[in-house]
Amino acid sequence: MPQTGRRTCAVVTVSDRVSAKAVEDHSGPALVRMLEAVDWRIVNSGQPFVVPDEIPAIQTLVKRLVDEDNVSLVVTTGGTGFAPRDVTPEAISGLLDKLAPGLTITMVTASLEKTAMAGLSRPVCGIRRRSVIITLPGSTKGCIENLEPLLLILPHAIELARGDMDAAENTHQAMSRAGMGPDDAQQPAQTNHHHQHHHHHHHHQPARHSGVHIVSHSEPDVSQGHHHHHHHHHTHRMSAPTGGNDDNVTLPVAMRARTSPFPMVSYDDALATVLQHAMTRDRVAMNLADCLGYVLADDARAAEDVPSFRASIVDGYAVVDTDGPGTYPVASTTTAGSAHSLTSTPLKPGQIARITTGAPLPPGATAVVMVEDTVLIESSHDGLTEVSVQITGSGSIAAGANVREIGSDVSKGTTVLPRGARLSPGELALLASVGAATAPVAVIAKPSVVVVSTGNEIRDPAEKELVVGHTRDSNKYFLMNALKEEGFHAEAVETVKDSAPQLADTIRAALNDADVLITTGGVSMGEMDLLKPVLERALGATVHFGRVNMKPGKPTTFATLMHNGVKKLVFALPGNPASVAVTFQLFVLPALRKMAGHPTVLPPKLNVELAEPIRLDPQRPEFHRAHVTIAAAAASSSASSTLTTNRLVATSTGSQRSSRVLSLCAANALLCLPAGSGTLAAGATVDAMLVRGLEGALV
Ligand SMILES: Nc1nc2c(c(=O)[nH]1)N[C@H]1C(S)=C(S)[C@@H](COP(=O)(O)OP(=O)(O)OC[C@H]3O[C@@H](n4cnc5c(N)ncnc54)[C@H](O)[C@@H]3O)O[C@H]1N2
Ligand code: MOO
Ligand SMILES: [Mg+2]
Repeated sequence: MPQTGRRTCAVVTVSDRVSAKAVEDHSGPALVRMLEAVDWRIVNSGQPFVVPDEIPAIQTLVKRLVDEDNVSLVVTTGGTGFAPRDVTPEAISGLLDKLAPGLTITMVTASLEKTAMAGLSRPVCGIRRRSVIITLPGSTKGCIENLEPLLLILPHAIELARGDMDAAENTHQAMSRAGMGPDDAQQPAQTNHHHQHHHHHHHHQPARHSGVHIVSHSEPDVSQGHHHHHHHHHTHRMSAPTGGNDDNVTLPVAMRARTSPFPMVSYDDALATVLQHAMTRDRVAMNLADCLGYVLADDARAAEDVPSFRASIVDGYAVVDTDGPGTYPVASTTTAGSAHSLTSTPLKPGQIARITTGAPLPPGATAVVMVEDTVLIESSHDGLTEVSVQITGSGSIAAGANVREIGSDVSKGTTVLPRGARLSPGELALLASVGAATAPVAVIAKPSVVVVSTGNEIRDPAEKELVVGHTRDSNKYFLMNALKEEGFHAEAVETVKDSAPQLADTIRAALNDADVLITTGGVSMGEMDLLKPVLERALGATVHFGRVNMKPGKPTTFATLMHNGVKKLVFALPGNPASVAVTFQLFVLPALRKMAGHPTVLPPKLNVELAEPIRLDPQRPEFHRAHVTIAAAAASSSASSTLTTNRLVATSTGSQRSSRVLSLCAANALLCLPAGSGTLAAGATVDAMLVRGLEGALV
């Protein structure tokens, strides 16, 4: 099913060679990224269509896209030049109901500023039915340069073309408010280009730049090597009053960007970026007692044999196996831990020695008989001790019976755990048992974490009474406790106000003591959302992504910066409590685990059955908080089967609104739901990421 409706766009690559798979398509994907960055939905699952330089092929495809799929914008790349095979403008002209020479002139004018070659392009723009069609040149650089100046006006153009007058009016007003209305569209002064001031940032996604360039006609193009260009424009030091913020990192509110300049990246891409920057930490020597949750930096070998002496496995009598059943005098007694002198008396044939579980066998003993397999024959006069005992023969008295030989559990020198093993209680017990606690153990250091809540409205949860507009800080509770539960050391610092200098100071101070900083709040589009500009401009951080196509957690921001010569990671999570929980689990935890050297960093993914129908989010893939239980097995068809058939059943935690903290309760899984218009039926199978342990069904 093609996506239809407002702001849907088809990208069409017109090229014989791409079509013949002789060369790879670069311009089509570049256009897709650019358009997606400014919130166009690209049909065909984000893939450009590819057609050869043939009028019928081009026309058939574009007609279908417009007439049947009702796509609001069609952008072609290629075939606009002077070569004999270049026929895109001819193909498109034949389809247009109305020409849009204004779009063509805008494109060519902008392009001519870059290169006189722009004069050799023959673009055509226009309207067919209710769709806008634009033809761009085939070179990646050329098509980006041509589309860029149109990005701002295209949404309005399609609203007008569709006759959506309400939307058109709103857009028009919004553009005017921002100083970008048709009346002042020629004035480049109102820019937000210093969003992009850090040209040394290495992630030059063309899309992101284009997002900024929308309102920045004065700046040179992305593709013109701006590694070397530093444009300290007048607007950077703009003295106009801001939206109440005593800082110089943002524009006055009326001039803010009305579209996020950050491209929307997929969850997978965002996670890959995070993991790429999360480096495994150095080794440290730690006392074994403090090693819970750490990962071994070296193979662990047994420093000694376990047991280090021949030990009894049962309570009973050490015997010489060749003696066989019969009545024997009890010659000595050894209990676990008794003095060596007592246990070192050799046992002679014809004698037995009383012994307890874990006690060393006397020399000469070859087996131990359980007390249950013996009968008391004679006791001392006072009746307190055993004098002779009969070995009945009801239990084994073969050589080695009930004896743990030296090194039979673990022999000295064996590798008991490989480097990279994570130290849970079982592993710690093992290391303790083989003598590893006698000296510090080399483990991978865990990253240290600082948690900061931001927001003028955020109050300590213990505050008696809130005034209107204040909100109790639940994010800090979530993060601090989740970190603790996962075994990471974290400090929380005082909540920071929405003030750029205060944010910058707090972040700097926090990074003195931490490898990883987690902030919550202030990453979306409001005038008090200052984290991104503070990170980029006040702190010189590189923001690797600022928007993720996920629900919740859309404005999740991830940055790195060098601080005191050390690379630090900053997770600026959205303020909404559910967004914090989900993005913590999906981005922060994997990063922390990777830094700490964990063998696996991602939550396990399982198939689960829905207990009830769940409506999909039409816009974004959703990570739906759910409670997954191991359901009672369906009645087994074969009576002889003793296997349990596991069924994992997921129940939604209810309304998934990002502010709703209740949606976190009892959630042990995140259902991975695709964006879509439908409802998943009860019983449908979906992927779920397990973020906490499973439980059985309630009884
Ligand atoms: N015009 C747009 N507005 C919003 C967008 C958008 O794309 N365009 N995105 C929305 C989404 S999605 C989210 S998520 C939020 C993210 O907001 P911020 O990260 O900017 O966070 P704040 O504005 O500071 O706070 C949002 C919300 O969360 C409450 N909050 C903040 N900190 C805490 C805390 N420590 N404990 C409990 N609750 C907290 C805060 O009071 C707000 O209610 O933006 C949407 N807006
Ligand atoms: O992405 Mo926001 O986290 O939906 O509420
Ligand atoms: Mg906000």
